[in-house]
Amino acid sequence: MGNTVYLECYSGISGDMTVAALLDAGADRQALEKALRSLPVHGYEVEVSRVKKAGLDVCDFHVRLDAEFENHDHDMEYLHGHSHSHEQERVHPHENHYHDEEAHNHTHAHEHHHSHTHGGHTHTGLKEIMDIIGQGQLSDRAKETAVQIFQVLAKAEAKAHGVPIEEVHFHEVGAVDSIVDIVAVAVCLDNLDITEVIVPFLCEGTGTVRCQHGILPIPVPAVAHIVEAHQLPVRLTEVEGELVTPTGAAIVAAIRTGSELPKQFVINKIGIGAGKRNYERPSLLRAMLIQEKNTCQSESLEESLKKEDFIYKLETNIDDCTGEALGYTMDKLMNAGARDVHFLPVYMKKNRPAYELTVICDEERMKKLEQIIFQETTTIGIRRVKMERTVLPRKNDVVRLPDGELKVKRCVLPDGQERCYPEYDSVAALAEKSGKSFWQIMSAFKQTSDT
Ligand SMILES: O=C([S-])c1cc(C(=O)S)c[n+]([C@@H]2O[C@H](COP(=O)(O)O)[C@@H](O)[C@H]2O)c1
Ligand code: NI
Repeated sequence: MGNTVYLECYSGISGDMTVAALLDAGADRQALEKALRSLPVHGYEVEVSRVKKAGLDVCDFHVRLDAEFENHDHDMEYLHGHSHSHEQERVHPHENHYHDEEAHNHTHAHEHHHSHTHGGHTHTGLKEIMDIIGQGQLSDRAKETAVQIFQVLAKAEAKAHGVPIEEVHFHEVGAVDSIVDIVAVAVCLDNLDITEVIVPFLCEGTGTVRCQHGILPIPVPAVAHIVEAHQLPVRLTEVEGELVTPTGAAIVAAIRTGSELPKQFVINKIGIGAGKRNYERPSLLRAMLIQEKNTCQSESLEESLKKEDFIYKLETNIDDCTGEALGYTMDKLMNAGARDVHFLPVYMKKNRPAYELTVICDEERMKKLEQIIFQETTTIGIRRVKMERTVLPRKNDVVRLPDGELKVKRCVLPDGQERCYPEYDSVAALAEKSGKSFWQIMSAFKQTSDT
């Protein structure tokens, strides 16, 4: 199981804010730069620096476009027709940047999106962007994330402009900086081994913003469509300006796995990313790497056993979902803390061969697991039953074997006898480490328990 990140979007979210927050939370910069250099995209340099925002020391990720591709993305006068105070100070200008050496002697493979300033460019469609991502030296997981983010954007654009998805040509997001931002987010998430992303809600501003289409209401149409399609919870604030960009909303829609924080958790690392636009609420995105700390750990054994007396069973019958999607769902449910997941082949109404999905879980995780089932399968309803159960008192222990330590569970039977069960993962790890077979480790364990 990987790591969990909590994205705190009190000041909205954008592509560059997300990259900066993840870098600040420990994503490997060298790995990111290497991945970006492998993309067939030129005409930019990346700067990572520390800046002061609202007096805080935070990370800034800046995609500096060559003059011919520069856009107005951070130009407050252009965006909102008035200037805001410049509360962001660069602490180390030009610190930590790399420049793509090929930038000035190549044929541009990408397009410019501001035809009104530099007309005559062809457009970048989803297909071209998929090719660019495909050619990069990124892990499959990072590629998949980047593709998903772009797909979310493309769907929203298609809807906003009333064209088929294949005909969408990206304007602002088609630009180099957006490709870099989105791929960078995917690479950083992969590098931090993030498998759970908690985003309780997005804060959005109010008013209008100027972009390629002209003056648009906030949330801009692409953001509104993403929020609608993915049912992202939004809080509209009084802040004048665009806090959530289409790229930011698409990132959240593509990577969010839940909206609820665990009841109790520890924070392992904090990263804060700076936005470039200056609004009255400082544009900061905080990413926290968190780890659930089970409340049981501070309770007595007896209390925790009492709590275990109830368990929930979620069930749903699915007759229109692919095996691939169901397999993926099972992984996601297990990673999100399901106690167990299984599928049963069933024949249901209208003579349909189908699957019954069953998930066993505790109350705390039930909502999150239901969300995953709705998100990843085609079902439109889930049955739920709270069940009583009897559990044996048990405790975790370690047994020393000639090849190393083996984790075991010791259970007490109703007649007081004790039974000791080796943990499968620990047996497998020891077999792997020692080069012995699974059965040799099991028999070594048996010998210690027999003596
Ligand atoms: O490029 C896209 S998808 C786009 C769509 C829209 C619509 O609402 S339609 C608006 N914009 C504006 O462009 C800038 C930059 O957005 P990024 O997501 O590329 O950072 C922003 O002000 C959007 O409102 C872009
Ligand atoms: Ni648009």
